[in-house]
Amino acid sequence: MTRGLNLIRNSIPAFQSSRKALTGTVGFVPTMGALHEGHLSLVEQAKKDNDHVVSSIFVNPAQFGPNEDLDTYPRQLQTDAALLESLGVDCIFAPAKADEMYGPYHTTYVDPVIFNSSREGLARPGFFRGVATIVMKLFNITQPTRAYFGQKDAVQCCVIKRMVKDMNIPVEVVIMPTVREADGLAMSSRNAYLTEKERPHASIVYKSLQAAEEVYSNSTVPASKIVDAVKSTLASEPLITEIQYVAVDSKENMQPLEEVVAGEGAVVSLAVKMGSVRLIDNIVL
Ligand SMILES: Nc1ncnc2c1ncn2[C@@H]1O[C@H](COP(=O)(O)OP(=O)(O)OP(=O)(O)O)[C@@H](O)[C@H]1O
Ligand SMILES: CC(C)(CO)[C@@H](O)C(=O)[O-]
Ligand code: BAL
Repeated sequence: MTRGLNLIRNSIPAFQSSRKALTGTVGFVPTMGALHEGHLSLVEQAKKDNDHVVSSIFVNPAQFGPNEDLDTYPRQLQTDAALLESLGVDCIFAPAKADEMYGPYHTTYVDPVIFNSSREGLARPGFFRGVATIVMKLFNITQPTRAYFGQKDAVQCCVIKRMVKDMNIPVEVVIMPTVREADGLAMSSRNAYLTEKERPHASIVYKSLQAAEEVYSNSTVPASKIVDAVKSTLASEPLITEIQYVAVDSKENMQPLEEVVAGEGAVVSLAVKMGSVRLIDNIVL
């Protein structure tokens, strides 16, 4: 049998039956698959912190907008399962069909309202409602002690932490730093969409965030000065075809800041398009 396939559970009851057999602490790493070193860093940390690790692979339709890449999102379940097995994951929940998670009468959604009106929320209407709903469902199915998320999706991290608090979910949320390619590009399953010509130019995204770091240099500065520095760096790269947003937000709740106070820092986040490929990234000042 191909490595890892024996770990896959395609239905909720099949997963729950394997989950019941795990005693002690359980770390959970939710993903949409097409795994890279960013995902693996979450699994490795979960392995260190817990007696067992479970992961999910599910391309969640509820978080994709009508004109987004749900149909073309990279899917490579066998390769992913082999990778997760090599890292010592105990069990993988990979619903075979969307129906497994959203039956015909599914009507209950979790909507983290304050996050809908800025940044990723504005750029992707319905995105955080889709994310919060699926993560709530996955928490209920996997019953983890700890759950692991990447800082690359900065607002998502805040949404999950807020939901856990607001809904009194008994799980510890662990946020791991963004893993980058050698030239600084944040690892992402969607980087595979970049053409050979575009790929080297995508390093401008991280360079623009480093420009933000230079402007801040631990001094009090208006957020607008940081935004200008990031935008002008991005504008120097002709293959960047659209700047969707550059935002300076509070580290605590990802709400907008007028100025960054020395010693307090902020999160600078952005979304751009390089041709048809949408890239997001952020830096914690
Ligand atoms: N470069 C990275 N470093 C650390 N964690 C990451 C990185 N990329 C993704 N993650 C985290 O892995 C988890 C699963 O993410 P997901 O499967 O959406 O991968 P992805 O590469 O972010 O995909 P995409 O960028 O196409 O949305 C999320 O918690 C995400 O923040
Ligand atoms: C958390 C998540 C797996 C929910 O579908 C997804 O948003 C992701 O991969 O970041
Ligand atoms: N990593 C966030 C999932 C998404 O872009 O849909």
